[in-house]
Amino acid sequence: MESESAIDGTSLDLGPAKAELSRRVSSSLNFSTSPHPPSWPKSGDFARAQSFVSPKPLKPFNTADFKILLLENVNKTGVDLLEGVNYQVTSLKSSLPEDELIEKIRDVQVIGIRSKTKLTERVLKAAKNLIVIGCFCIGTNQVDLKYAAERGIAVFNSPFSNSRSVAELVIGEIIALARQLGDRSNELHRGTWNKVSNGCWEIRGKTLGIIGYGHIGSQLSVLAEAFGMTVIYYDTVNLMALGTAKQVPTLEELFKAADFVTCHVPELPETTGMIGREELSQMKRGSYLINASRGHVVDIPALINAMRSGQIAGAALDVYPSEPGGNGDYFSNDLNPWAEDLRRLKNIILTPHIGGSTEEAQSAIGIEVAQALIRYINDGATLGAVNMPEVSLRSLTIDEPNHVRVIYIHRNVPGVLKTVNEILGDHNVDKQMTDSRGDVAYLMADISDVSNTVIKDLYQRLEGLNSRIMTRVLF
Ligand SMILES: NC(=O)C1=CN([C@@H]2O[C@H](COP(=O)(O)OP(=O)(O)OC[C@H]3O[C@@H](n4cnc5c(N)ncnc54)[C@H](O)[C@@H]3O)[C@@H](O)[C@H]2O)C=CC1
Ligand SMILES: O=C(O)C(=O)COP(=O)(O)O
Repeated sequence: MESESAIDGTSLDLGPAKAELSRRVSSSLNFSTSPHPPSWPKSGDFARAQSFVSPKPLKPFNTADFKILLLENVNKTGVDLLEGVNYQVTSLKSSLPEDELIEKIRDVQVIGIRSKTKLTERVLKAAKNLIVIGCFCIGTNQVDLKYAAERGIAVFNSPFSNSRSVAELVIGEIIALARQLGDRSNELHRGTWNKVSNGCWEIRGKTLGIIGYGHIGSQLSVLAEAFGMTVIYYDTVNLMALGTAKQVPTLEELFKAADFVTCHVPELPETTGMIGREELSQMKRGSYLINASRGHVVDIPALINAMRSGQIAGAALDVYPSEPGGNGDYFSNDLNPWAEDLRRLKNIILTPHIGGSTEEAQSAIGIEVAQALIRYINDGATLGAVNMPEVSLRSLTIDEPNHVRVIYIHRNVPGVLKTVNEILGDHNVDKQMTDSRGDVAYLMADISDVSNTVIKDLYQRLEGLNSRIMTRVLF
């Protein structure tokens, strides 16, 4: 698999091959007061780091040459952290149409997205300089993770920073549906007083069925029990129940018992169309359905029919098979052919994918993903990557001035380590770590007492190997 190395911005002549020689800006920092592990930089530290000048005679790649494109209104916390390292950051409020995305992604080493931007193989093929993707959200289904890994492009996300926000939204929706709040509020907005108790319920004593008992589902379970609900859940994995919740062995069993069914599964081939006509018919008559996971999980035309027939008494949808690119765009039949029918139903809450959209969640996600990107760019650490083996060495310190960090991402085939170590073996390898995940392996080694010529030689010899996906040399 051919892949291009990332950056060329150094004073070294590396010939036609592109090298990335990156100054490790965090190396002079003291993290002793940080709540994070030592290699996790804190907000604010990076500005100080800029004053660190390598004592080596090499003129390293400057972080200011590093281009980052952020889409979909990534939170200011993340933008500030990345700008604080002096990267060139462009931040846009919405996603981009695919052709425009392809134009823009050609030029950048890093892209940051949320749930809307699809980084397909076609898009990533154009991303000749890309080394890392930051998903400033939980879901990573919008990225072709396998293809990215084959190209040596690491992908990071924020696995739980918005889980609480989604769980709280769902609690609000359960009560709003049980009391038909949306309809009453709309009626009075139009001037109609409609005081009714018919078909309106307390949620105390009702049963909540959670499909997918991960970060969000389990958090929701705790909140729901605090409201006096009985909680049952279905998950493909056998998971510890929180509180007095009970795992049920089949979806049918969950549908039979639940007054409210809520979906918290990732988008996978198995979860696509998971709630369709058959499943809706297995639910209790007059029960409620909530989907804040991914748009393809629920078959919406089947839901429309089930609501028209009274089988389902109310629904809340936060996600849709096709979602508009930005705020102000119209949610029309052009986007989803049933949009008008959906909007005409009673007791249905339609929200524009806001499950994770709180100040708390977005601020935390901005910091978490920006820090992961900085660690990867500057130190090569893949901890938390969703498509690469997790490899990390402690940051090089100022006491190790003539070291380089070699990162060799390669195809996971027999004999590579022997060959690489023959190349590195001519030098003093201070520390080394390697791991593989599927077809891709990631090797990191710190080498001491290196000169300009040695760096160039190491780089060129590694680049010449058949197994190579990407070579980076950080110093
Ligand atoms: N509406 C919004 O703004 C947000 C939506 N999400 C969506 O919610 C999803 C779930 O998020 P988390 O709870 O953080 O994920 P998670 O990975 O912690 O939990 C997902 C759970 O679903 C289970 N699962 C997978 N396939 C299943 C299947 N076929 N049947 C039953 N269970 C299955 C897994 O075993 C896991 O326990 C995310 O993948 C994302 O798509 C996440 C955050 C915000
Ligand atoms: O975190 C997720 O997976 C979400 O669905 C939230 O997406 P968003 O960041 O709001 O585009």
